[in-house]
Formats: sequence, structure tokens, C-alpha cells
Amino acid sequence: MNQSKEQRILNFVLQNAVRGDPSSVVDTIDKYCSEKEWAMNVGNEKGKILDKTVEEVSPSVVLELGTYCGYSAVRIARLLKPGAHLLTVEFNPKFAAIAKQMIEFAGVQDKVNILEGPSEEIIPQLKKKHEVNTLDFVFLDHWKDRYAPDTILLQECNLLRKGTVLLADNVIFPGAPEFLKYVRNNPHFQCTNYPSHLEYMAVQDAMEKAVFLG
Ligand SMILES: O=C(NC/C=C/[C@H]1O[C@@H](n2cnc3c(NCCO)ncnc32)[C@H](O)[C@@H]1O)c1cc(-c2ccc(F)cc2)cc(O)c1O
Ligand SMILES: [Mg+2]
Repeated sequence: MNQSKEQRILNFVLQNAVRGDPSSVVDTIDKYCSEKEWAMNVGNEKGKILDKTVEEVSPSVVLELGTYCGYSAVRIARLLKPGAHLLTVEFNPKFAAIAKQMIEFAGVQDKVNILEGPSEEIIPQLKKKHEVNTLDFVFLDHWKDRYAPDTILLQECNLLRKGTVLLADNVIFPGAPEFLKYVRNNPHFQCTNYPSHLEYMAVQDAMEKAVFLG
């Protein structure tokens, strides 16, 4: 049975990155995906915007929607302070299995909890089943038409607090127009746009930061 692209990315990391070194895992995925096979990781250019935002917020509890191969989970987890943790949601069991191995190889498994299932089912379980009070930081990188409904769901589930930072990937390409319309015309969010480029391509993209004002 021939391998999936995601399995090939993982194998390249297992053979070329340094076990226990999350930065080497991130760099090795970027090397593979820029030289061999494109994949929808946030990448290094937008990754630096993600890094800066995580460092500014210095979050204790982070939610990521759309784990995929675990690139941004490793990228975020490597910056978390002791005791802080990342909950990352992925509904494709094949991708979740790849991400689990990626996260363990990087040595950040103690900081990351992969929640397998669709975000619309997982989000309402976060308080009771996953002992979350409120979220400090949310990274949205799953289906683009789910950014807005899941942002509404997070509010309905009382998971946002004054100052919670949402950071959304791909608001230009593939685009998340409903999300932009929702947060930018909403008095409860303070928005900032960060122009950048699509991972591994010379194509315009951007990230949007939306701070919940309570
Ligand atoms: O489509 C993109 N990302 C989607 C991510 C999906 C991952 O997240 C998982 N997922 C999706 N919805 C949910 C969900 N909840 C919602 C459904 O219930 N709950 C849980 N997990 C979910 C999937 O299983 C995948 O693992 C993208 C495309 C391009 C792109 C650019 C240029 C091109 F030419 C082509 C593509 C660039 C990017 O950076 C991109 O992020
Ligand atoms: Mg993306």
C-alpha cells in the first residue's frame, strides 16, 4: 500500500530531525515541504508571526483547531512556559496518528493533548471533560468556513475571556471571508491583520489577530 504524503513527511522527520529538539522538527518539515512536497503547514514565514503572538500572550491554555501533521502544535509547544499546555483538535484519525508521532519525536508530548474529533463536538466538551476554564490563545487553521461558526461556539461555551487572543491562518488564501466579516464588524473583537505569504509559495496570504474584549 503506497504511503501518504503525511507519512512521508513524518518519515523524513524521523530520519533527519534531532529527537527531542522541536525546532529541528519544525525546520525539517519546512525543508521537506519546500524542497519535495508542498503541504498545508503554517510554514516558517507565517510561523514567525505565530511565534511572536504566542510570546506576547505567554498563554497557559492554548487551543488549536486543525492539527494536521502537528507542525504548528510543535511550533507553539516549544514556546510554552512550564505548566502551560496546548489542546489541539483533529478529526482525521490518520492525521492525528501522524501528529502524535511528530509531537512525541519533538519531545513536547507533556505539553500537548491531541483531541480527536470534530471541533464542533470537542469545543462544548472542553470545560467539563478537559477541565478548561477559559482559553488564553486560540489558533484557527482548520476548514476555513468553520472559523466563524467555531468562534461563535467558543463564545457560547464561555471559553473566551477579556483578552483571549484568536489568531487565524489563511485569511487571504484560501481565504476566510465570513470570519473576517464576523470579527471585523464586531465590537467584542479588536482585529489586526498581518500580511504574509502562503507557506512555501510566493502567493499573498495573511493572518488575522482578533482579541476578545469581553
Ligand atoms: O485547507 C486548509 N486547511 C484546512 C486544514 C485542515 C486540517 O484540520 C482538520 N480539520 C478540518 N476541520 C476540522 C474540524 N472541524 C470542522 C469540520 O467539522 N475539527 C477537527 N479537525 C478539522 C483536517 O482533518 C486537516 O488536518 C489550508 C489550505 C491551504 C491551501 C493553500 C493553497 C492551495 F492551493 C491549496 C490549499 C493552505 C493552508 O495553510 C491551509 O490551512
Ligand atoms: Mg493554514
